[in-house]
Amino acid sequence: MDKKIIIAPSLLAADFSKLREEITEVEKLGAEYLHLDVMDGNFVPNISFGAPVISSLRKHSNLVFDVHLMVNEPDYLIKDFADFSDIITIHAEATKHLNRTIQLIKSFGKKVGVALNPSTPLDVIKYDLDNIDMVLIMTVNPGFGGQKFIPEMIQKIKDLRKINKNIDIEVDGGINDKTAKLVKEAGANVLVAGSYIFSGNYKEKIDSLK
Ligand SMILES: O=C(CO)[C@H](O)[C@H](O)COP(=O)(O)O
Ligand SMILES: [Fe+2]
Repeated sequence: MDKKIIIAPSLLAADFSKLREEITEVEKLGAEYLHLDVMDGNFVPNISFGAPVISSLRKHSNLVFDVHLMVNEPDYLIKDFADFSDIITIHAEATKHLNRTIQLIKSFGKKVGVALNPSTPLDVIKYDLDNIDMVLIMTVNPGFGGQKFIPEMIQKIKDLRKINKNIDIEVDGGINDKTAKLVKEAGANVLVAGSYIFSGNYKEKIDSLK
């Protein structure tokens, strides 16, 4: 059975001077998740926003808060983020003890996502798949919005969908109306889009991704 397609606008591309209005708008237009990119300037070369910004938005939205931690050794952040997140996604490349970090997120009753950089093989999560709710296949190298989709990731999505029919497969980076079609056909069901949605007509953009 095909999984429902979920749209997750990435706050990174929103107008930072009016975040509350931006998230209210995308929620009204049919987005289900809000994708929140936390960058530490270490795992990735960029710094974005952190817990204070996200927690202050929590009371203004019913969207599923989908936090993408691009942070080295993220265990120290999990307890704080659990207070206002629904899904916490960590990078397999960023933690020495992936299984421990997964268990830590689960201990707070939160959904667990594991992100894989474009060059990271699916094998690294083979023995953890039963404990993961969502796999985030990075379709660009992490750290920046507005990059070009890496087409080789289509095969990676197909390979994962073949291994597991039920797991949520999220894609992140370079998603637009054209790449959305390709990733959906390959088996992805959670589509993150930043620059595509937040440039232009939000309704048309969200509808075109679905
Ligand atoms: O994790 C990310 C970057 O590391 C962002 O979620 C991603 O880049 C979304 O931006 P865009 O849709 O503009 O590519
Ligand atoms: Fe992201």
